[in-house]
Amino acid sequence: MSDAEGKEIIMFLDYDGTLSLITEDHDKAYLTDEMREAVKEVAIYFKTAIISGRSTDKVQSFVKLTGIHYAGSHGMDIKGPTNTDKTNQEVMFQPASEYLPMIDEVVNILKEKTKSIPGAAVEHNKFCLTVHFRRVDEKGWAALAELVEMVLINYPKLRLTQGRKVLELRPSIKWDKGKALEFLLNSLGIAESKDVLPVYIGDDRTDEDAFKVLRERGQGLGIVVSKTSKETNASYSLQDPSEVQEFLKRLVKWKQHTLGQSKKNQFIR
Ligand SMILES: O=P(O)(O)OC[C@H]1O[C@H](O[C@H]2O[C@H](CO)[C@@H](O)[C@H](O)[C@H]2O)[C@H](O)[C@@H](O)[C@@H]1O
Repeated sequence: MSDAEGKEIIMFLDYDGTLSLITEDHDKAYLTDEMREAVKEVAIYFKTAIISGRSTDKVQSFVKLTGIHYAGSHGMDIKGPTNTDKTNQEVMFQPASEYLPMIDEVVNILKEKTKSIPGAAVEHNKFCLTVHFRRVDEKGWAALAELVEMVLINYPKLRLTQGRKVLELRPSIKWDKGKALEFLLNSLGIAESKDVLPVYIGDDRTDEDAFKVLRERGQGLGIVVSKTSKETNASYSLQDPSEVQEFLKRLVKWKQHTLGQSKKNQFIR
């Protein structure tokens, strides 16, 4: 916490594997009430953004909190906070909107082609898409990857990345979670401030882009969520979402304590 003394903390949180547990069925990766409460409390004291590979709508439907930024599609769909009606959420940046028809098309093609592979699933994440193989027999993984690569040949404007038991296709624009983090710091008007401490918590390869940005800026804390040690640009680690929850709760307590202290100091002066 000493890094944070006198600084404004800005929280960036990944969703899957960070706030929610990894589940077999990607449509059932719900947020627990306890985690929702922890994020809600954090957002009272710190500006907070959730940056996810999922579509903004989907992650919002899981998190169900207003007053925070959401950046879905790996940061390609950034929406500002709202205090009341979530349908009013302001679109802040969508750098890949021209790709929407292409993503729709590829989702349909892949849904059709993967029908023959038991357990495979295609998730439409608005400006990108995910092919899931968590429920595919390991013997079928290579065939699925080959199929995705074959489809990709006809779409040179898309690129293939990998996540936790997923293959993802996304626009080959220079945009990622790191760029989204920088965009948000800029739009909050604090990108140049030395009195700001961005904290990014994430578990997946795509979160490394954000950790790298923090490392290069020499400002902020990257926290990787992992049970095993791995090569990362993050500086700290937490084991799993339950430790993330505990960290968020402690952060709030620390903030409440420092606010209490500064009130006391006012009286002493
Ligand atoms: O950036 P994130 O919020 O971490 O999103 C990355 C991907 O997360 C989801 O997939 C992962 O979680 C699923 C549910 O636990 C799991 O079944 C899957 O194997 C994981 O890779 C999401 O479904 C993807 O669309 C996201 O891109």
